[in-house]
Amino acid sequence: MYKANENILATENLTMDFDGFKAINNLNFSMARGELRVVIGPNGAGKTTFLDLITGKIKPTTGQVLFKGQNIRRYSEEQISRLGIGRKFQTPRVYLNLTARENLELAANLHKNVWGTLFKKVSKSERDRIGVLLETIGLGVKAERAAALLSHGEKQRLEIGMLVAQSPELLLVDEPVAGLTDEETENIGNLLMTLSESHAILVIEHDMEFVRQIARQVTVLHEGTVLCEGTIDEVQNDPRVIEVYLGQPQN
Ligand SMILES: Nc1ncnc2c1ncn2[C@@H]1O[C@H](COP(=O)(O)OP(=O)(O)OP(=O)(O)O)[C@@H](O)[C@H]1O
Repeated sequence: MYKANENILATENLTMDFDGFKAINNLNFSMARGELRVVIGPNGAGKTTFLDLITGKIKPTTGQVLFKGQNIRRYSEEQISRLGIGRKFQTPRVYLNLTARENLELAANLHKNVWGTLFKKVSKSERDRIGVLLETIGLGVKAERAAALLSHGEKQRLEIGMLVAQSPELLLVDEPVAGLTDEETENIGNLLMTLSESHAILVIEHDMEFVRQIARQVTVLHEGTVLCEGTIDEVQNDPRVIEVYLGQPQN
């Protein structure tokens, strides 16, 4: 259980040195449980490396990642995911031949195989839970449609639903609106805000309009360390942020 005021996620003097190049450099970061945090930063700032360190894909050279106060260094990527950290990659990774509902059922039964999911009888409570999730991600009416027939934005929402089906406490979401229409961008923003009522969420994003839609607290990464933190208005008006972004072509 949580101790009072415990952070869901923190890093202490985190450093990732790739052959003498510090992609993450003495990074101290924390977010409270229940928080929706957006991390922005110019190309090469270290955002992906930061997520790779949190999920255990790579191990830090020095420093530590704390999940609910616990140093997770000794855990594998798989174990960290089971501890309650779910990661959504930029491109959707849904099973195209399965329906939206089946994709969620598969995710909810994580670590079992596709056949088991297709032929196993789903209990009423499981089915109800998946039904609520389908509504949350706005795919209630498309539940029985093959994922291949969903739009890019719908696939993104389905994959966010698949993450949630695994009941993580912390969701890591990497550039969820890249390549989406304005309408889908807004849908994803609304979905993340809804999910933030019951999950801590860390979003990496380049799209500043989207950041403005969802962000309460923004962290700016630069050269592997925190350049500044604050509301979107505070960081956008910070001369240091303006300086590092000036002349930098963004994705
Ligand atoms: N395995 C690696 N070996 C050497 N250098 C690496 C490795 N992985 C990342 N880097 C370097 O670390 C820096 C940070 O990369 P990272 O991908 O974390 O940045 P980013 O903020 O996600 O960038 P972008 O916005 O372009 O995706 C870059 O200069 C990158 O070249």
